[in-house]
Amino acid sequence: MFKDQEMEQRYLTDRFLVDHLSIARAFIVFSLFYSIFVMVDLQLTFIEPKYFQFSIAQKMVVPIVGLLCFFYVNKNVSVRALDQAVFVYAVVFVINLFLSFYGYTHWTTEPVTLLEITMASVFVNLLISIYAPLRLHHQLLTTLFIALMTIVFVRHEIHLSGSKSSFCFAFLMIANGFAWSITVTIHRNFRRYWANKQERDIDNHRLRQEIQQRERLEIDLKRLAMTDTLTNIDNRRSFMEHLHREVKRAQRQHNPLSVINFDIDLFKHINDEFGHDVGDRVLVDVSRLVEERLRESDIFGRMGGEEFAILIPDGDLEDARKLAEILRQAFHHHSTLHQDKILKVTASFGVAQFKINEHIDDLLKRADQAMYKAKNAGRDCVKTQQQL
Ligand SMILES: Nc1nc2c(ncn2[C@@H]2O[C@H](COP(=O)(O)OP(=O)(O)OP(=O)(O)O)[C@@H](O)[C@H]2O)c(=O)[nH]1
Repeated sequence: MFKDQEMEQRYLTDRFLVDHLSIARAFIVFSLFYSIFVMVDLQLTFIEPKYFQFSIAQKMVVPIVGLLCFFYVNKNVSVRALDQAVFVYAVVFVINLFLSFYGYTHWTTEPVTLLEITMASVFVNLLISIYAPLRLHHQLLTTLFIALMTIVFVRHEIHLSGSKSSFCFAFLMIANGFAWSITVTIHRNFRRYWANKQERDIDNHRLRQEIQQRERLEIDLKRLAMTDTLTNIDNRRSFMEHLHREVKRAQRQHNPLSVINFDIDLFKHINDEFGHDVGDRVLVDVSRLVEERLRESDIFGRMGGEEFAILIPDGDLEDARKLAEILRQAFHHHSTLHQDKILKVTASFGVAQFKINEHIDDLLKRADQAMYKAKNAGRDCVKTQQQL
C-alpha cells in the first residue's frame, strides 16, 4: 500500500480502469466455466434424485449472476459499477461454493474431504485477491472471512476429534495465510510496476516538453536569423536564399523572373533633420506600404540600410515595371506626420529580368545599375535594364 493516500487511490482507479475489460471478461469465463460444472453435475449419479434439481438450480445462479454482472459492467464502466459487480459476484460465488460442499456432504454417498474444502477456500481467496483490486487491509479481512467460514463449515459438517480439529484449523489458517502472502507479493509487484510507470510517464512528459521547447527555440532562432529585426521582413540572407531557389525553378520551368531594387531618396537628410529614430520609423512605414501591395508569391527583403529588393517569380520585365510604378506612386502620395511636420519620402526603382543561364550576381547588378540610373535621372522614378 502506498503511504500517500492520493497515490493509493490513483493506483486503484488506474488498475480498475485498465482492468475493467479483463474483469468483465472474467465474469464471462467464470460463468461458462460454472455452466460446464453444472453440466458435469447432471452426470453425477451419486447425488440423491430428490436433491438433484435443487443442486442444479443453486449452481445455475453463479453463471446467471456472472452474465448479469458482465452486462452491468459493460453498460456502465465506472469504478463504482466494477466495485459493486465484483462484490456481488464474489459473495454469490463463495456462498454457492459452500452450498455445493454442503450438498455434497449431505446428499451424496461420498462426502467431501477436508483437503478439498481447504483447496477450495485457498482458491477462492487467491481469485478474489488477484482479481479484485482491494486495499491490503480489505484483502486481509476477506482472507479472514473466508478462513472463518471454512472453519465454521468444517466444524459443523465434518466431525473431527479435538486434537485433529485444532490441527485442521491451524492447517486452514496457514493455507489461507499463505494464499494471502502470495497475493500481497503480487500486489506489491503491481504497485512497484505502476509507480515505475508513473515515474517513466512523468519523465517522458518532461522530455517531450523539453524537445518541444527546443524545437520552438530552433524555429525562433531560424526566424531571427532570416528576419530583419527592424522591419520584420526578410533580411539579405533570406532574400538571397529565396532568389537562388526561384532562379533554379525559373530555369527548370522556363518561366520569367524579375527583380526590383529600390532605395529611399535622400534618406540621410531624414536622419539628419529628424533623428535616427524617425529614420527607423520611416523604414518600417515603407516596408508596410510595400508589403500591402505585394502578392503572396512575391518576396520582399531589406538588403541593407535604406535599400530594399523585391523578387517576382513568374513575372517578366513589364510586370515588374508596373509593380515598381505602383509602389513609386504609393510612396509619392504617402506622408508621415512627425511633430506637426509632414514627412514625405520617395524612392528610386531599378528593374531587371533574369536571363537564362546568367549568374545571380549579374541579375542583381543590372537591377542595381537601373536603380542608380533612376537616381541620376532625378530620383522618384523607375528605370528598367533596357533603359541602361
Ligand atoms: N535610421 C536609419 N538610418 C539608416 C539605417 N541604415 C542606414 N541608414 C542611413 O541611411 C543613409 C543613407 O544615405 P546615403 O547612402 O548617402 O543615401 P541617401 O541619403 O538616401 O541619398 P540617395 O541614396 O542618393 O538618394 C545613411 O545616413 C545611413 O546612416 C537604419 O537602419 N536606420
